[in-house]
Amino acid sequence: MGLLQLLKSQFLCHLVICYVFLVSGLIINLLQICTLPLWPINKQLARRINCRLGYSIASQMVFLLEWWSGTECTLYTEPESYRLYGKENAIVVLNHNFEIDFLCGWTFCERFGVLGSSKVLAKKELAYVPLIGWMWYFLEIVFCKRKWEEDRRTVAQSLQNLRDYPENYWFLLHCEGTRFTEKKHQISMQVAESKGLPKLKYHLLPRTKGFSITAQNLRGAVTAVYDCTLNFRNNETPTLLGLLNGKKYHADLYVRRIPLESVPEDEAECGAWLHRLYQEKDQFQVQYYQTGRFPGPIVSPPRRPWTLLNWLFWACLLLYPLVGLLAQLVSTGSSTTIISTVALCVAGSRSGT
Ligand SMILES: CC/C=C\C/C=C\C/C=C\C/C=C\C/C=C\C/C=C\CCC(=O)SCCNC(=O)CCNC(=O)[C@H](O)C(C)(C)COP(=O)(O)OP(=O)(O)OC[C@H]1O[C@@H](n2cnc3c(N)ncnc32)[C@H](O)[C@@H]1OP(=O)(O)O
Ligand SMILES: CCCCCCCCCCCCCCCC(=O)OC[C@@H](O)COP(=O)(O)O
Repeated sequence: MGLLQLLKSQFLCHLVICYVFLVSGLIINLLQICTLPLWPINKQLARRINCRLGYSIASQMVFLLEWWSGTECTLYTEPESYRLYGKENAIVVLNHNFEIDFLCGWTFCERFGVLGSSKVLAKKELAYVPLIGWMWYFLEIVFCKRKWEEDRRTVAQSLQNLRDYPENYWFLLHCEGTRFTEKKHQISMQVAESKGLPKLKYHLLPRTKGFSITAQNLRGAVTAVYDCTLNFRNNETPTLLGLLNGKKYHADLYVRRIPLESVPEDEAECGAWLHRLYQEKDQFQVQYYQTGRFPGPIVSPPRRPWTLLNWLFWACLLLYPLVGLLAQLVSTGSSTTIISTVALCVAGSRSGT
């Protein structure tokens, strides 16, 4: 293990990263609250400010993936579609298999300049996650209870609010509605059978209502559907803890751009269209497992320095008082205090390994 890799696996480093994330997140959430009086006066300006503030939180997690762990993100897509990424609003349909799939999504958002404004149809419980959930409130994220009788009205209303959003955004939908497990797969294939639909090998049966209502409410504001299929090389099973330990993963993302006009407007036809899309996605996964790659050329966007700079900014700002405190301890503390502080740090470091 190299020196840098050893450093990345140290619990103290993890503490520092989490401390910076927590404290900066709280400060940013507070700043977001301060924008509340601006909303009735200049809503578009308040939205733009919140995009920047949201970026400053989300990009710390992207920093963890692309700079700390050095995870490689490879994009398979057509060059003519590539040119439009980040320059239009889009609905993103993504498979839901990995703990960090949302973070890979965020990483691509970052590389195409839409991280601060990215949206998702998320389960309501996530609204209460400290920092991220609170940040999402100000970013007008759409939440669902997964109870259609209630979601039908609330989701439609939240989507309507996004029609005049002042920044380009990608609206993410995990149409499978939950993360893939073998058990969920078996159940959903029974549902597929009962509906006379072909079985899927690598996906759960998609829930169609969320997609239909999104396409219906964002038509005219959004120009395309990005059909995204994500996988990791060599059967890697990436985790957030792995990233924190500096483990490098290799993500492959296949993206097809489909103009929204080619998605049927009728709800039933739109649902059937989505089922066909998932059958195609399943074939891409079959190909990936056979050949180790997706179809189409590779046009990977490079990582940008902003997530690193944002993290360094917060780290300098928030570690400065801590370092000052330690220096004071060394200069004025008794040898017993110094020895017990060092012992505490070493013990903390060991318990994390
Ligand atoms: C260039 C690069 C491009 C892109 C890069 C990629 C991505 C970046 C983009 C953006 C990033 C932005 C943010 C990312 C950050 C964080 C995201 C993190 C997490 C979010 C994850 C979640 O929260 S997922 C969970 C919530 N979301 C969803 O559930 C969405 C999907 N669900 C739906 O759409 C649902 O329809 C619903 C929620 C709207 C309503 O659900 P409900 O259950 O009430 O109704 P349904 O219609 O779905 O259910 C009844 C019908 O379903 C049939 N049924 C029953 N059992 C099953 C089963 N097991 N499987 C499938 N179907 C089933 C049942 O028979 C009913 O059928 P009917 O025919 O009678 O309707
Ligand atoms: C840089 C510092 C790192 C600190 C780590 C902070 C961790 C914050 C985590 C925020 C996670 C937000 C996204 C979670 C995605 C998610 O939870 O998806 C689950 C759902 O699809 C399916 O849920 P279910 O059907 O109920 O299993």
